[in-house]
Amino acid sequence: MSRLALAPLPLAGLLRVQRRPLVDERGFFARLFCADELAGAGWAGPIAQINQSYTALQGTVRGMHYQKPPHAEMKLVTCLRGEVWDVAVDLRQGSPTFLQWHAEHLSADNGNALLILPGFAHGFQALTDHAELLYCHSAAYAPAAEAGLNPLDPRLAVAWPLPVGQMSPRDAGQPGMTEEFEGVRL
Ligand SMILES: Cc1cn([C@H]2C[C@H](O)[C@@H](COP(=O)(O)OP(=O)(O)O[C@H]3O[C@H](C)C(=O)[C@H](O)[C@H]3O)O2)c(=O)[nH]c1=O
Repeated sequence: MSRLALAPLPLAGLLRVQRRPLVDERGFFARLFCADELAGAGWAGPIAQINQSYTALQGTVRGMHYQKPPHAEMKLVTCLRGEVWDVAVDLRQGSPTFLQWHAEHLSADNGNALLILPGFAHGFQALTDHAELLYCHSAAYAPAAEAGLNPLDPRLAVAWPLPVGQMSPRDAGQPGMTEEFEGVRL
């Protein structure tokens, strides 16, 4: 029996993954990842790394991060505590939705996760204090291949729902995209 319901989103390459927990009088048991169930959505191969991020303050923005090919990766982003506004930006060269973004409201309560295929930058804003995310990555962390866009870049025009609070110096210091930015060739 499927424990994950998959729903396509307006940007091809993004899917909403809704957990179907098994609830009983003790609480619940939920599946967070299933290679078989996600294979049909494009997840190929094993999980290479699983990461956790904890964000203390509402309004904090992390991102927009991606790894350049050949280290481009798939991510399954799950919120285990609090709520976040999770954003993916299409960076795929030649994509009809190049530089368009989509946001999903992820929370511990709504059970939704965002599946992001390679070629997207990812970021989020904490909608509550104490927001925790769990990331499943299809590729190992490759610092030399890491890249980022400024989450406030006017060319992205991401409509963050709350006033932007804390950002890392790296994220805040990302230069704006030039007209020459071509995205990633997968
Ligand atoms: C991604 C990653 C980072 N790190 C190190 C690098 C830094 O010293 C430290 C924090 O990394 P960073 O500032 O990139 O953390 P976030 O700002 O939360 O970025 C993350 O959140 C955004 C929204 C993402 O989508 C990325 O998955 C991830 O970059 O952990 C590792 O050791 N392994 C890793 O896989």
